[in-house]
Amino acid sequence: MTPAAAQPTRIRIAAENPYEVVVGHGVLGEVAPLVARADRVAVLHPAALIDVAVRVVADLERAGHQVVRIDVPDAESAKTVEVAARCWAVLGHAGFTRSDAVVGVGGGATTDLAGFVAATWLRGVGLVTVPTSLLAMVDAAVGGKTGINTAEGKNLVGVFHEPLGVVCDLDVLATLPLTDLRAGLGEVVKAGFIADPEILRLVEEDPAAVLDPRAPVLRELVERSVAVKARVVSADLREATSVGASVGRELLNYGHTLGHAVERREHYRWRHGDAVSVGMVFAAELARAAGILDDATADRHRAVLRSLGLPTAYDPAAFDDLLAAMALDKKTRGSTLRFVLLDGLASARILAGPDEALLRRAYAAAAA
Ligand SMILES: NC(=O)c1ccc[n+]([C@@H]2O[C@H](COP(=O)([O-])OP(=O)(O)OC[C@H]3O[C@@H](n4cnc5c(N)ncnc54)[C@H](O)[C@@H]3O)[C@@H](O)[C@H]2O)c1
Ligand SMILES: O=C(O)C(=O)C[C@@H](O)[C@H](O)[C@H](O)COP(=O)(O)O
Ligand SMILES: [Zn+2]
Repeated sequence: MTPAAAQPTRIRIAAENPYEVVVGHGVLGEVAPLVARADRVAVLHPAALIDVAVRVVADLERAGHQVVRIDVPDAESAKTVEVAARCWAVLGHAGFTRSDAVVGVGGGATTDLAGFVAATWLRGVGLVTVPTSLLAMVDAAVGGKTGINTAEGKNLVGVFHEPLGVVCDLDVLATLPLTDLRAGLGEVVKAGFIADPEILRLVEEDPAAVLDPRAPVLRELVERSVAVKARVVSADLREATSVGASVGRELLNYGHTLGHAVERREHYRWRHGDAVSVGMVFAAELARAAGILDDATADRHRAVLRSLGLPTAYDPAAFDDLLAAMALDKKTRGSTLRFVLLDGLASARILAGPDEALLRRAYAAAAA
């Protein structure tokens, strides 16, 4: 799958306006051409990514754009309506029109915020995402889901807004803390279970190698995970085709029903990828308890996630709180909880309205 190391890989997303996810080394120069028609460009980034942002800004200025750099809070504290409002004020003050553009440089929290700001300013201006964490490269910056959190839960406010392009420069992963690289692998493993078992084989073959940002295998994992996301979102951009037990884009929500509830209970201090890891083990136990998933595939979840040092269980006493939070999951319909479960490797279905007793049993098994 990976061509010569120097060549970027281009993965196409078949949106209404198709776009590419570029994966490679030293590819930040691909940002400026994507916003060629904009006069003004806002570059949103947290302080931790100032070096990358400054390089993007310099390129944009060389290309003749008027650039506004917006320093946003780090991680989940960026995903608030107050921060979005501050960004809207900057865009308004700088006179951003519909032909102007927003560039998000950072992890998934930053690209979610940048996407939300781009989607809502004047009801939609151009967006380019420059993911700098593994998680954002393989998942958050791709596919057009944008959002912010509210007191009631995770990503409860947002819109679909496709980017003009996504630029993944693998060189920037050199500064990513190990804990965040590991969290990103949570979503990589998700892509393996839901659609591409070769990902699981690569991780299991050498878990230590995939925790090294310079390892060639990491590029293959990024490309494979982006390819999974590209296939799923290209078929169901707006998460509209899960009917009955069949699964459209909701497939990408594997492990997220419980995962988001954990994040909320932890006031967003847990890393998203860590919470998804716990959520996938719960989903595997739920599928096993419901009699639809074989023991080997269920057990494989805990084994592969543990081999990466990811958490696989959460507070055994938290079930009631988590159940309450899951009521506001976006897959819930009325009072019916819906879970994406596997009935085999790379084979999923929706389980709607499981008994509370079954959920409790699965939670206890996951926590054991
Ligand atoms: N929109 C989607 O489809 C989608 C998909 C998956 C996840 N998400 C969202 O993405 C977020 C999680 O993303 P994340 O794990 O990237 O978290 P994050 O954005 O909070 O980044 C994690 C930490 O890594 C730092 N960081 C990022 N890149 C760095 C680099 N190259 N060098 C040094 N530090 C760096 C950040 O500053 C932050 O402190 C969550 O809010 C989640 O809900 C969205
Ligand atoms: O792109 C999607 O669709 C996903 O569900 C990907 C998830 O990894 C991601 O965390 C997403 O933000 C969750 O979406 P939500 O609709 O449950 O908030
Ligand atoms: Zn996720």
